[in-house]
Amino acid sequence: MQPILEIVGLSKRYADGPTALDTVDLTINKGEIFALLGPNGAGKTTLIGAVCGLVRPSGGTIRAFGMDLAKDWRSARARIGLVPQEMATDMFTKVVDAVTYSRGLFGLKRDPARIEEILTSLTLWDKRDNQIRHLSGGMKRRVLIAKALAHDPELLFLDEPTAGVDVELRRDMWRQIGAMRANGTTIVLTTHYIEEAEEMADRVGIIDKGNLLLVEEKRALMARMGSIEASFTLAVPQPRVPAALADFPLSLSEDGATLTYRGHGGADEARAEVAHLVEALVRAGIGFTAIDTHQSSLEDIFVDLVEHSAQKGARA
Ligand SMILES: Nc1ncnc2c1ncn2[C@@H]1O[C@H](COP(=O)(O)OP(=O)(O)OP(=O)(O)O)[C@@H](O)[C@H]1O
Repeated sequence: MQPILEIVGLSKRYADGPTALDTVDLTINKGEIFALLGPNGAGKTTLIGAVCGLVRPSGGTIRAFGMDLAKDWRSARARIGLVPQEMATDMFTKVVDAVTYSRGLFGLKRDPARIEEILTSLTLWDKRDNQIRHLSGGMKRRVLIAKALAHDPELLFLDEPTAGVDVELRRDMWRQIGAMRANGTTIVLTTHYIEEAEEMADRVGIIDKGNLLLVEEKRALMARMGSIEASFTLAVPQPRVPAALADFPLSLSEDGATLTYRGHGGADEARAEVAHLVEALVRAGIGFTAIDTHQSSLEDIFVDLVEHSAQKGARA
């Protein structure tokens, strides 16, 4: 895997403010979708801002495309796109003019055909002559994406791309982001919607209070840290957890009719253990009429990790 962005020891302490980033190391690989997850105030926007030149780091180095951002700032920045959370200006500008202007900012030649292509791909072509202020919230957000794509960046940051948009538009955005990746763009997005990371990301990073708690492939993370809950409806209620099943992490409902297995420490392992449990139930002659299973989501893992880090912080 080829790194496109290498962040080493990145720190940011705002004047009179908190340590927003605490010696963060992070490498982004070419062609991936990386989701940075974290609660409010975790440092996500600060991290993106540091790479995009909006925040001056207090320490650390950032290399993009093999160049040191502190030295080759202009050439590196010209290859990076940023979709911010909110539109800062342009409200009275026509859609097509705003996007054309964004391309010009990076010193690229005018290319009306490329602008048309971008606007069409974001279903904005019909709105090209509208002032941005007259667009709906979702359309404004697409304009932000079009502006960020106008100079054909190789590395695109999306800061909360779907905050506050409805479910349908969110799915549409996910499709757009998928299409950008298919075109070879590397994508880093921040999100509160864990479902978004679960749906789209190749790797996830979880950040809290300026510390990266982990960075891992999404699938591996879910297999390693996921849990499985399986509830067996028993044919005959039991007075206690049967002795033959003492080795399994089981609990019995008050009425003795439901036996529940809770396996942590890896969904793959837990799934295998449930299969063994079924065999053990059959061997012990304990009949059951139904099994309900639930696999933890990335959300459960995220909540666990952030809570754990908060407890550690409180103890320190
Ligand atoms: N310009 C600033 N001056 C002082 N403190 C700031 C500034 N910008 C951010 N902070 C603080 O730095 C910390 C990290 O903020 P940041 O905006 O990076 O978090 P975030 O993860 O993007 O949060 P959110 O999900 O709410 O957007 C927060 O405690 C925030 O209050």
